[in-house]
Amino acid sequence: MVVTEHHDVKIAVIGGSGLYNLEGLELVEEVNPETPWGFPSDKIIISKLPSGTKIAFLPRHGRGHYLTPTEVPVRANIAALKHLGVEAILAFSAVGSLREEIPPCDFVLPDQLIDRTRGLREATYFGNGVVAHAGFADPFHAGIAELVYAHKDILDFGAKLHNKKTAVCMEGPAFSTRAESHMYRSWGADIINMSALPESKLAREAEIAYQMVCMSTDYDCWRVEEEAVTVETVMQNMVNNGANAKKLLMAVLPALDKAVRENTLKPDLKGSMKFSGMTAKEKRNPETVKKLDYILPGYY
Ligand SMILES: CSC[C@H]1O[C@H](OP(=O)(O)O)[C@H](O)[C@@H]1O
Ligand SMILES: Nc1ncnc2[nH]cnc12
Repeated sequence: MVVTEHHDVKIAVIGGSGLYNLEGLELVEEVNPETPWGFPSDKIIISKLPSGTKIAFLPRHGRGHYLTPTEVPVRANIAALKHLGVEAILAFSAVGSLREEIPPCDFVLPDQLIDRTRGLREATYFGNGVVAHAGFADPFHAGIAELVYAHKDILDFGAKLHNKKTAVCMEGPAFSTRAESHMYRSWGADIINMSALPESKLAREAEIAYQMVCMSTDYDCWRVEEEAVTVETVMQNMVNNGANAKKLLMAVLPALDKAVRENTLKPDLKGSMKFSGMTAKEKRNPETVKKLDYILPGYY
């Protein structure tokens, strides 16, 4: 069963590079559950905002940043959050900009995604005797994006919030070549990171409303007048970005929590995976059904 009574936490924040904690909040509990897909990246901190809204926070790469994008146990991360009762995720990510009009420190809400990972990541909960196909035409959640975009004027340091952009997710950990960076621009991509996949896809399979909030840290390497991206540049810009991320969160989370609790967040993904299954009942592998029960109880 999904445990909602004890924690009563409906919203999670996933922190990316440079965002490992949300200080200054009232601690409710720390949890580190073992899921059927192993342990999450780190302890999940459940805390309370001044408004009373409870949130679960999980740093994607672990506190101390010891997991590469390829190594992040994404299935365990999403499963652990779902099992806590989480219905909506705001996932932060440091990204490179592929567009002149998105300078470092601007924020971006992507609505589309191009997959350039290389098949090294566990990217689905299905297989092993239970087949299902989630709809993924719109990989991010339009309702959450709208709620966040309503706070576009709240960012400090002159940062702008851009909406409805296209992200490309590469494998890494090395950054792109200049030829690749130009190619992504020619494909229409606006920003690049290494973590939008499979996180967004697994959230969809778990019926969690998921939106990435991307924070531009560099111009990748396509721009001739700019030095190619380095970790140093990324982390320098994450100082301002981290402060803006926290400001944005404090403004958005109470409204998001209300929308989730009042069931007004659209599209509503609940129940979508019930009818995405293909496998005949008598052919389903009972062990896989049991694992899936952790995130989608009673579905298969
Ligand atoms: C430190 S630069 C590359 C690294 O930063 C981003 O991480 P995250 O998405 O977790 O903020 C990017 O995806 C890469 O993993
Ligand atoms: N240029 C870049 N490429 C991939 N991931 C990034 N994260 C931050 N900057 C990036």
